Amino acid sequence: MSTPPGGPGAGKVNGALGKAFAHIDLDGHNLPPSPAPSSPSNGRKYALATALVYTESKDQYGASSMPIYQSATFKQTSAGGGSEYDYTRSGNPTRTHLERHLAKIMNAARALVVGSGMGALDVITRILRPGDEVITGDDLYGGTNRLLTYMAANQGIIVHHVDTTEPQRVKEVVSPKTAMVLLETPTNPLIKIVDIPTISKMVHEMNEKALVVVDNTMLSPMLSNPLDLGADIVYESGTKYLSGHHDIMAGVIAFNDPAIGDRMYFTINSTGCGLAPNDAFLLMRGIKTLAIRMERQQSNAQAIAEFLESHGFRVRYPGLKSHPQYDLHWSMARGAGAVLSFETGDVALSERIVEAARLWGISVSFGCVNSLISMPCQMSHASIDAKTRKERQMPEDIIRLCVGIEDVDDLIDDLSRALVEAGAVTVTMDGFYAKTPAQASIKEPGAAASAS
Ligand SMILES: Cc1ncc(COP(=O)(O)O)c(C=O)c1O
Ligand SMILES: N[C@@H](CCSC[C@H](N)C(=O)O)C(=O)O
Repeated sequence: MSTPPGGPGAGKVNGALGKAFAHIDLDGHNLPPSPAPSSPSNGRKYALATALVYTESKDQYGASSMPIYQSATFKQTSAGGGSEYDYTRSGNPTRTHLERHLAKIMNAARALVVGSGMGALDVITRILRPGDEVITGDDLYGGTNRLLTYMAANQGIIVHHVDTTEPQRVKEVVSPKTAMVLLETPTNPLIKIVDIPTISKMVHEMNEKALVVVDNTMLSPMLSNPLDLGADIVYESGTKYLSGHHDIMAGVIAFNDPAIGDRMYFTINSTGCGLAPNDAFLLMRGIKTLAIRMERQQSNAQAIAEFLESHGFRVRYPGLKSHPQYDLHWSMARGAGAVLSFETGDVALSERIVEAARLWGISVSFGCVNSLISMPCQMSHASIDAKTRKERQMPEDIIRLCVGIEDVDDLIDDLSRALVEAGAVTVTMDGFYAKTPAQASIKEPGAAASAS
């Protein structure tokens, strides 16, 4: 198996540690005492992979894993209260433990956790008032698009969808009414890259009250920290990489401004959407293995992207040098992630490939230990109507691969077999190639095209 790195640190999430935030100050965490002379006590901070594992422990018995406080209520010391917690909707020790850990690894003053990624966006957008304007992208996760469309129809919020890969398009719609700029990068599913530092600086200069919000679900804190790039609020679906096993739903919000935090905590307490203690425990457990999972998922994704590209498919993945925004992505991120998409040129052909796969499960979602295959237009993004998908140039035949931690040769073998069985490739003595330009969007008509 050969898996050449696709960019600085690809498949080596700890290899790109020169960048800000890759090392973390773990003061107050239960790290082993008396570090050796070459250890971070010399002024170097701990690597993120280390920070993920060590969590603040306040357990009275020194439990190495924070217990699940499966209790709705907490007894008070007096009639007027007096205890740190009273009711789990308002706060719970297991949830607080997770929030503090997340704030640390996301380089934020504070983090909050709720019941899903969409729940996180709902909490954030409740900051808005009727008449406020939101600027966002034209390639967005379907659920995000659905919530914004609902707000525009029912809550008096004006939503501008523009091509956020061009900061100029954002600039054209910023006004004194702009309250929020909501960015996703890489976008799901077209894997377009959005320049967070340039847009954040520009928006803040034009309207100092506008909040730049970034959905970091596609990268996780392992690969990017949008707060360090100029964003005011970062959120992500903890259902994905953070938990990593598709056994819980969760949403994470991180920020530095305490006033904004108080407003969002008010919503969480008022509406009761805080993450349940058992799910907080599972999310914490998942976070500890994020580095090693991401390392394997990325190196698998890189190999699969290169495999598909070398056989004539048009592949969208920021680990490939052919990605038109490769340099921009690597200026902001420490890895390419493990989601890629490719086109076949034919919806029925794509359906046959998806249905022929055996190891790859047909499922929405990503960031999990097992690999998934899907057709976004019919699945994760089906809530965006066909007309809008067409206007936003979302190819109906696009196949999304969400790569897990399995053996990469098993994944490539299964994908190869599915491509052959579906009739997507021409098999020759030398190997196989995407069939024709009509059926596969061949990037450079070269050996692959002539061989077909
Ligand atoms: C980019 C992105 N943001 C947000 C979400 C919402 O997360 P959740 O499913 O946890 O609500 C998803 C997927 O669902 C997503 O893909
Ligand atoms: N039926 C769900 C679809 C969830 S998509 C999950 C994930 N974000 C992905 O991109 O795969 C819905 O309507 O929200």
